[in-house]
Amino acid sequence: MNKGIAILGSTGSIGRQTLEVVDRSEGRLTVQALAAGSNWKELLAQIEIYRPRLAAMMETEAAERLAEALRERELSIPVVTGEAGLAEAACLPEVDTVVTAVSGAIGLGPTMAAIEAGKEIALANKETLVAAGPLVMAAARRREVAILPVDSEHSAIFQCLQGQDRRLARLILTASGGPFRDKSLEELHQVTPEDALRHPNWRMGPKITIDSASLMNKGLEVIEARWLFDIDFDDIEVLVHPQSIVHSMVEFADGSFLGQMGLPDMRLPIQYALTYPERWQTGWPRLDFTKTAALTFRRPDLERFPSLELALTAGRTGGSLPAVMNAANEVAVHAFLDHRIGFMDIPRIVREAMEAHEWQKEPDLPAIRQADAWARRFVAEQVGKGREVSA
Ligand SMILES: NC(=O)C1=CN([C@@H]2O[C@H](COP(=O)(O)OP(=O)(O)OC[C@H]3O[C@@H](n4cnc5c(N)ncnc54)[C@H](OP(=O)(O)O)[C@@H]3O)[C@@H](O)[C@H]2O)C=CC1
Ligand SMILES: CC(=O)[C@@H](O)[C@H](O)COP(=O)(O)O
Ligand SMILES: [Mn+2]
Repeated sequence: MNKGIAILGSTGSIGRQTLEVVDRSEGRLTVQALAAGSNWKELLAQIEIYRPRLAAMMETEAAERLAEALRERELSIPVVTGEAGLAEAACLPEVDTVVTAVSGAIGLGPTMAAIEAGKEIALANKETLVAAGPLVMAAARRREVAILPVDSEHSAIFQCLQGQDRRLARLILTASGGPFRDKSLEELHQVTPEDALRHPNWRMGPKITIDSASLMNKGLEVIEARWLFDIDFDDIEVLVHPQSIVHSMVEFADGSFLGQMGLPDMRLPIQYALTYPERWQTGWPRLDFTKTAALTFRRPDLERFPSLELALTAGRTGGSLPAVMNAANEVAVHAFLDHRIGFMDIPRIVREAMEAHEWQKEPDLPAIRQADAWARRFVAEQVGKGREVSA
């Protein structure tokens, strides 16, 4: 198997781990395009190693600095910019698979463009499916494009479903519970961004790490699973599993459970999405069952973690509400990271946005974008910033 890949979000946690997978691929995976937001220095370093055909930077000024640095090094690699630039990187003829690893709903446009261009998607950017699951999946079906999960839980489920009769199957999504799983409601009002960024099991980008701490991440993942696996919300259960060893499970009609296990290491699901249906040898650390702590499971506490319930409500209601919930959460999370609001203000503000929104039952892509933009403005006003906070 040989594949040309584009990585949208190559400078982030998933992006850099994808490049590690490429490094071990013995030339079977080749980097055709790299894209990021504003970190032009990191992108430059990656370009010098991987020599893609095209580079994209969301921010214009960063794109200009990157282009200048490339000229100085006599590297004739074009740099494109903005959302259209990310889409162009994803749609290059030499690209077979697009790894969508940007953070936030900004991934939606380039992912849709890639699907329309017939590219296979290795999907890490869950916000895309949260905001517009029905539209994304319909486009993928129409273009006969595979959407292969990178998210660890969805990769686990995908692996467990291979070759199975999945009628009447139920999904059990595991959650680490994050750094605050044993904190009281009173304590949760006092936690800081620094506390929330200390995830017990995974090293990830800041936005998803805060989502893990609030359990919003699990809510987003339930919606992601609903669309990826075409399954009812009633057939998806969340269980807190602090060890993050069982990455998720499927319960079949006959009462059999299949789970996928491994150390918490995103390189494995990234590689599986890129090599499916093949499994390649890896030299990464492996699970040693004789040294593994007891595996425990419990139900999540929705009173202490209201973000999970908000996401489930948005998912079940559907229409434009998931896009609003997701955008509101993105802006609130950034405000929390900037010390402008408290941790428990995140769900309060998301709830306010959901309640104030004028719901649409079957929004098209422009309507989804409008709902997303409305929610960003709404939350920016709520946090007293008075200007739009970008994704
Ligand atoms: N990290 C993980 O282990 C997991 C992540 N995911 C999902 O993968 C996605 C990426 O997460 P993660 O790698 O942790 O995030 P990071 O914050 O580490 O990286 C985000 C990447 O997106 C780029 N980016 C940010 N904002 C924009 C923008 N407006 N336009 C274009 N590019 C942008 C960043 O570029 P720059 O560096 O220039 O800012 C960076 O390359 C998220 O959707 C997350 O939920 C899912 C499962 C696990
Ligand atoms: C690695 C990964 O897939 C993350 O989405 C992970 O699930 C976060 O951990 P939580 O279970 O704490 O949300
Ligand atoms: Mn996950």
